[in-house]
Amino acid sequence: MAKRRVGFCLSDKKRKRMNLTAFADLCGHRGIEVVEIDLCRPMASQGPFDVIVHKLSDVIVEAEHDSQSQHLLANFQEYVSTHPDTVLLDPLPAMTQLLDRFASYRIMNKLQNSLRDRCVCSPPYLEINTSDQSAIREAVERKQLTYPLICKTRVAHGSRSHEMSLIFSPAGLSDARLPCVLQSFVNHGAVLHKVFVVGEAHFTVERPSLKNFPLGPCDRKTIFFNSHEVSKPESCSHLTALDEKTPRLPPPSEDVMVALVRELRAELGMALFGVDVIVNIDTRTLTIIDINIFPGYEGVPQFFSSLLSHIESVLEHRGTVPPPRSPAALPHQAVL
Ligand SMILES: Nc1ncnc2c1ncn2[C@@H]1O[C@H](COP(=O)(O)OP(=O)(O)OP(=O)(O)O)[C@@H](O)[C@H]1O
Ligand SMILES: O=P(O)(O)O[C@H]1[C@H](O)[C@H](O)[C@H](OP(=O)(O)O)[C@@H](OP(=O)(O)O)[C@@H]1O
Ligand SMILES: [Mg+2]
Repeated sequence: MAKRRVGFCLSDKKRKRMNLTAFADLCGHRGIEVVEIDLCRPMASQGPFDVIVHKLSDVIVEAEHDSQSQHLLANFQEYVSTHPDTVLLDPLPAMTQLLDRFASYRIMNKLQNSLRDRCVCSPPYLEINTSDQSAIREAVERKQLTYPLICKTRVAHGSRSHEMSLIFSPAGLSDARLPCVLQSFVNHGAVLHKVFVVGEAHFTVERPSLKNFPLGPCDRKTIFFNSHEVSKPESCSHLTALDEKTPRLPPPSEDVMVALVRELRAELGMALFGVDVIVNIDTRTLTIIDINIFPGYEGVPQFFSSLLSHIESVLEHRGTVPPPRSPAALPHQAVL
């Protein structure tokens, strides 16, 4: 059998962190050649590719305002459109939508309807495009968001996207930088459950997380933080410290996680994604707070073998599996 060729298109940071060289060695033993794609050169001369694994978030976000990134993205899109037999992991439209928290939060909101009987929810949230403080306050009331609120940038990728804030009162709403989402903060005992999905497999890893805060508005200054100070394996800050009295909650039930991942796979039409889940300490409801494209899979030793299995499955079933659904039109969320 001719060698199957799998192209990878990753940022330098991600390629190094993933140790693509080691993955290429593993694939080599299974007759699969891993090729690092150089977007600065015509892709056609680097192909052909049976599968392309990519995370073009940097390029997509920068293409909004940078001509060089627009050229790189056009090079990629040109190849993809003229090589329909090449399987993308994952489809570009599906990944692009998750770079916008307005889109990903509509998906989380929609998901809770299909998983309502599973006690899965996502916190009430608002898309904020206006600096009109009275309109924002009114919308917080109308959509029944509860303080503290967590404020996250609309753009869900890149260093700026992890700059967040905790807002404790209506007076703090003026600290929200537009465009952003405001999401009700849910007390969850400073434990985050990161679910990493690779094709039909998923793995759950526990991570540090924001500590509990008194619910309801209070006269406290807005707290600004970076999510990577809070929920990386080594994160340890005054924001994640748990007091000893806080009882440790049981982990989410596996069959609920299986149902959640199944729904998300169908909704996203993706194979490589992460979903961040917390358990509400009061209601014990499993609460979805974030979806990530092609995350780091840190703490998942099975990542390489699962990725290789998925690629082999894709190669075996190529042409037989219906193309993934393109992002469905989502109910429009009240945008301020
Ligand atoms: N609604 C919420 N209620 C309670 N804690 C939250 C909520 N949303 C986020 N957090 C806390 O903030 C952290 C970062 O939130 P989120 O995952 O949305 O940010 P991110 O920058 O997209 O993270 P990632 O590293 O996954 O890309 C979470 O890990 C969790 O500790
Ligand atoms: O700890 P994880 O795997 O969640 O860290 C991810 C993080 O969730 C985001 O997905 C990052 O992507 P960006 O938001 O695009 O920065 C990942 O960075 P990457 O360079 O690995 O893609 C983190 O690994
Ligand atoms: Mg997250």
